[in-house]
Amino acid sequence: MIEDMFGGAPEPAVDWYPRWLKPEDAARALLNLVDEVAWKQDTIGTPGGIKRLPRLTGWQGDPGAVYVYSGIRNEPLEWTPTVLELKAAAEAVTSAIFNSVLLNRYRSGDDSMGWHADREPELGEEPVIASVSLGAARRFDLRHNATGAMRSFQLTSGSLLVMRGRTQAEWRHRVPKAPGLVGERINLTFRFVTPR
Ligand SMILES: O=C(O)CCC(=O)C(=O)O
Ligand SMILES: [Fe+2]
Repeated sequence: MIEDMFGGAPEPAVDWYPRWLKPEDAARALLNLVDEVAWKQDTIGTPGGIKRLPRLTGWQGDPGAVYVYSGIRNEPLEWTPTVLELKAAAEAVTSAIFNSVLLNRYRSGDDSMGWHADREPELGEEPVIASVSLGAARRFDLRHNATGAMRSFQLTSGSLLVMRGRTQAEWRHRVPKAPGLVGERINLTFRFVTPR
């Protein structure tokens, strides 16, 4: 196998903080976000017609932090209080600065996100993306493009997964469906996008 010539299996450049928030703080943040975020049902054009995304989304950020995601032009809404608190905490631990966040609300195990990398040009070459999880735990898979190697994390409530370096360039990630799961989950991915 190719990676053996370079000394072992590939590993994604991630930092993993499974107990980043106290459980009660994570539970409170989830309830606040359900109310304070302007959740939208986005659609995406596919060869088979227009489809609803299997999750609700929200987008907040500084003015000018416009972001095109899966062909959707996202104008950021104003930051809301709970999101700003989490942003400050994520900036403190990563030593990065974020000017926007994509929020994903998985209403149950039927909601999901397919394989993708966050590689839009406005994110730059080696983006730092801080992913905060609240509520029902969901599996997060990373798959190495060149070798197919898989790494999985159980994204529990209050956890923080920081993706950095070549993670977006060399890996894809997804949140697969979780059959039978009734609990709701909210995920926030803090990013820095080049303002325009
Ligand atoms: O919900 C998650 O954990 C992943 C979210 C994600 O990949 C994204 O927002 O780009
Ligand atoms: Fe992503």
